[in-house]
Amino acid sequence: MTTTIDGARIARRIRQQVAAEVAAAALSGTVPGLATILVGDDPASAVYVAAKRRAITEAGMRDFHRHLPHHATHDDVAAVIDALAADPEVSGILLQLPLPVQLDAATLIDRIPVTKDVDGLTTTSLGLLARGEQGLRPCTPSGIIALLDAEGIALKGAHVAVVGWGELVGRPLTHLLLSRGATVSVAHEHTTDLAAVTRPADIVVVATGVPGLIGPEHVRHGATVIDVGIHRTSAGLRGDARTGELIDVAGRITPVPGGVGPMTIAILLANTLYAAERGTRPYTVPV
Ligand SMILES: Nc1nc2c(c(=O)[nH]1)N[C@@H](CN(C=O)c1ccc(C(=O)N[C@@H](CCC(=O)O)C(=O)O)cc1)CN2
Repeated sequence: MTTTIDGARIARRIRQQVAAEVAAAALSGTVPGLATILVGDDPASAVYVAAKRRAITEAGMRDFHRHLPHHATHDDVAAVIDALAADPEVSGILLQLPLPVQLDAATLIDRIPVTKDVDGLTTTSLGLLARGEQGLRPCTPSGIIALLDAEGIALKGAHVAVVGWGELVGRPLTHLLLSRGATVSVAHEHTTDLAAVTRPADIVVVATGVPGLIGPEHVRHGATVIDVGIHRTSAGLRGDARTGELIDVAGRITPVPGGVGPMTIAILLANTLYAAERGTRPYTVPV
């Protein structure tokens, strides 16, 4: 029997917790504010930014949004980031990815002050993560940890195979898992014998952007599969795992949609609250 992990439900609970804390903070005159920056008209990015803005408002936070045209220059985006960085009403800033080809994401992200880096993607935030020091953590990897914690899946001593080495998920997740005492194997779509890496694992996380990469041949009976992929197909949204074929193989699996995706937004709200509190408490992944 395979259990489907209801990420949407866990994300809802975290969002309610954040909203309650925002309401309490508002009594003392602090209202967290999040600024989303969207450059261009990528349809998926527009959907994600709209979802983030809805979540911000529902949590009682202030919504600052900037939309730049697809031909925006480095200086245009840098000027917007600098203005938001200087605005005391703005607790967090995020630059929606991917950016149009003429822009260098890493350079622009590094203009965001580390105290407002609610995506946890600046070089400084990633460096703090790699060193195991306090700091804001990237949303999707933190969301995956929160999901596993909420399901009561122990990480200490567990063998986790991370398939995918991207900046947004695979690399930061590897550090988060190591800091929680997991044994981590990292593979990707070019790994010669992928099954040899994933089959011994208790938990397989797949974040490659390759639709249907992971199937029953890659997963030990009873293992947990966390699917981070999102692909729009004629049959609807699909992930990087062949979910139908994993029924009765995986012990637990996240669905697409309704698994990891909603957790990304829930953690973004938690990170914004943390940023607004200016490090007055240790960063923890909400459960
Ligand atoms: N600056 C960032 N850019 C991007 C990030 C990020 O964390 N920071 N992550 C992804 C996209 N993303 C958030 O930005 C994101 C992806 C998916 C979902 C989500 O809730 N998905 C739903 C399905 C919704 C749909 O696609 O129709 C689900 O899985 O249930 C939220 C956020 C790339 N860019």
